[in-house]
Amino acid sequence: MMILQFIDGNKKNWETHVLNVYRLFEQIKCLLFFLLIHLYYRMLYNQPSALVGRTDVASVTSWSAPIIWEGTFDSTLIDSIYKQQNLTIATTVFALGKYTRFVKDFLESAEQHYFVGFRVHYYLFTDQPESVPDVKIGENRSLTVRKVQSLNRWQDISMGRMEKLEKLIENELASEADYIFCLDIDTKFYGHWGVESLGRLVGVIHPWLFDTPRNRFTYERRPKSQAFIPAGEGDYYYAGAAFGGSLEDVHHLTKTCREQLSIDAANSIEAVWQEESHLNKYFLLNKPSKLLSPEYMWRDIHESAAQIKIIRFTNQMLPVFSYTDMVCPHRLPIRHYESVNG
Ligand SMILES: CC(=O)N[C@H]1[C@@H](OP(=O)(O)OP(=O)(O)OC[C@H]2O[C@@H](n3ccc(=O)[nH]c3=O)[C@H](O)[C@@H]2O)O[C@H](CO)[C@H](O)[C@@H]1O
Ligand SMILES: [Mn+2]
Repeated sequence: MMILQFIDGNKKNWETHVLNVYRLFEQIKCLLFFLLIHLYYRMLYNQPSALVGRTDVASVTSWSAPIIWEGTFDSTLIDSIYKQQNLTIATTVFALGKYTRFVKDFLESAEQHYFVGFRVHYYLFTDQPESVPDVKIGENRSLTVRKVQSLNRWQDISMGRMEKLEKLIENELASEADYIFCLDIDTKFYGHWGVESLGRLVGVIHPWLFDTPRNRFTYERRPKSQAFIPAGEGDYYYAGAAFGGSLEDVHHLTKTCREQLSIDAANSIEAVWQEESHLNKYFLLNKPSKLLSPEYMWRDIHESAAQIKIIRFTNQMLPVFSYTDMVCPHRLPIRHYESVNG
């Protein structure tokens, strides 16, 4: 009898003990849960400094527009600000002729790095919709393929983009998107490209000319062209391969460039770097509200420069291409400029 009571008593103690441990676990679980909720809503980030920042590059223009480099923004903070706005970013690319072979890498890498966690609507213009590869596009993201007419000259393809973009914004995007980025397709993402890049009017500093004096920029130097910028003028040399902003501002940009391109065509002149020359003229007269450093349009994944701490988006050179009249694309206009200007 004594033994049975003893066992019974021990069992009771043991049960109470298990119950206590269980309650403790429950309490810890609750605590962790509230801690996580608290951390989530009271997002933690480093204190922004009024004194410390990048010292090897300029992070603001002389008209007070930010220039975005690695180390000038905090992704956690900026993402949380834009998350509340439920934005859609329209993103346009063109792939005609041989350039369809770039589509797979572009889309797959964009899905990994470009506006991850945000709503993106890709618009792909191509003369071969049947050749568009089956790329898995994430939730809240979509791809629209548009068939366009084939063109023989790469210059016409490149310049023709302005009109197509103008019409797309005009006819379709108003209720569809908040921002738009217009990108080259012979490119690939290797690093984060997010909401830090959003702004009213956004230009990217050209990767070959970010440390060059403006008199050596490959602006159009012939006064006959609407893209003409005389020596002694200009701010930066912007890449034609990436620009963006609000629908209204990019609509105005594409409309103006399309008009200037057709005035040039009527006067039988083609600017040295086609629509890129006109884009540079536009940005001289209409200052971008935000500039992206060449991290956002780099030369090639194998190229480096001291100021480039991260390659986010880069040109893709494929050996299968013969660049016939495009050999040394960046030096050609410099030679042209020197020969035109003695
Ligand atoms: C880094 C940069 O700023 N690049 C610019 C530069 O050379 P790029 O060498 O980058 O020009 P490019 O050959 O990539 O042509 C521009 C874009 O046109 C499209 N395309 C071109 C040819 C073709 O057969 N099929 C096709 O689809 C494609 O989307 C391509 O990405 O100069 C061009 C001059 O006009 C453009 O201004 C480019 O944006
Ligand atoms: Mn390109």
